[in-house]
Amino acid sequence: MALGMMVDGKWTTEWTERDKTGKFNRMPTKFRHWVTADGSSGFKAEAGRYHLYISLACPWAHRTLMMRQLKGLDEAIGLSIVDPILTDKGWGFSDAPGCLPDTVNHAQYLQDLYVKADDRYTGRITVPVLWDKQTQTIVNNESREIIRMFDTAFTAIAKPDTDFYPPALQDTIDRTIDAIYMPINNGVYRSGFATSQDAYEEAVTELFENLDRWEAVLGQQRYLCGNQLTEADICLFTTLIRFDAVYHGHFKCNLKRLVDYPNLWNYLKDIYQYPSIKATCNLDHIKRHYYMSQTQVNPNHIVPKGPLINFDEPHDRARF
Ligand SMILES: N[C@@H](CCC(=O)N[C@@H](CS)C(=O)NCC(=O)O)C(=O)O
Repeated sequence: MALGMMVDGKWTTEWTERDKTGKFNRMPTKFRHWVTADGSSGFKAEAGRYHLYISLACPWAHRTLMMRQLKGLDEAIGLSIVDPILTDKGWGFSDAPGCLPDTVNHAQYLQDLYVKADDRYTGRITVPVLWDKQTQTIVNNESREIIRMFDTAFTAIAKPDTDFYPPALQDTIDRTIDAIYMPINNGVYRSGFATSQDAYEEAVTELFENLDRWEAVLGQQRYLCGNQLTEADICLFTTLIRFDAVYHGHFKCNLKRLVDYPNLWNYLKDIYQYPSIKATCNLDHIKRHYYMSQTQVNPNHIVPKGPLINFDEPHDRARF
């Protein structure tokens, strides 16, 4: 099926994010309100007020689910999980294994929420979405900002001693999230969605140069910003866990596999083995989403059986 978007509140499949040279240019997200501890923004951090809509397949949405688990906010913030396969109306809700229907708005499709929040909405219909039940609107649909809010605004109701944006590391964390975004997090999409050889080669070269760079950093310290897990690691993890199963084959990011990088591979297993993080990973949704929804990349929708990957195998990161 063709990917679609909303124009002035109406669904259309006549669109593209590729420019004349075949490069993929991601559209910026539109809902950018902030939840704050004191409510001065109009959105106060409170238990029971917000609802998170995600896909287990999507690396951006996966970040928000990880942070919700790590902060122990699963009772305070509700959750819906869309069906992994995009329909001709975009993301939809179902009761398939691993999915959670929309118990708040009782929507059939995610686009219903966007139109409810703004009946003249123009943009893509993406996960994650943070919904405010009180004002009946979308607070924010940008993963990087949603994880920051979960991490810093909900402290009064979150699990104690969970700070993934500690004051001493804030600049480093922000710089690291910026540094990995274009070449790695978005780089796999820039490779896979390129429609010219030049655009693909530029993206894939930059991607592997940057993986090489972080491989070296992770030879010196346990995590990206030092020896403690931060928001930056959450941002990288959700791309790495999809790498060998999807990006290597489906998106042609195949100069190396992730398992060929000793530090990145052990780092990935280290983070995966946090029990609250393992519970957020669903390779079945991940593989079926990419291979079965992105018809332009994989027209016959065949989902490969491999590769065989064991994220539970021991890691060597405790040496730091
Ligand atoms: N910048 C956004 C990107 C979100 C995004 O692109 N989500 C994808 C899934 S991986 C999506 O919902 N795509 C559906 C579409 O574009 O129709 C974020 O980080 O939250």
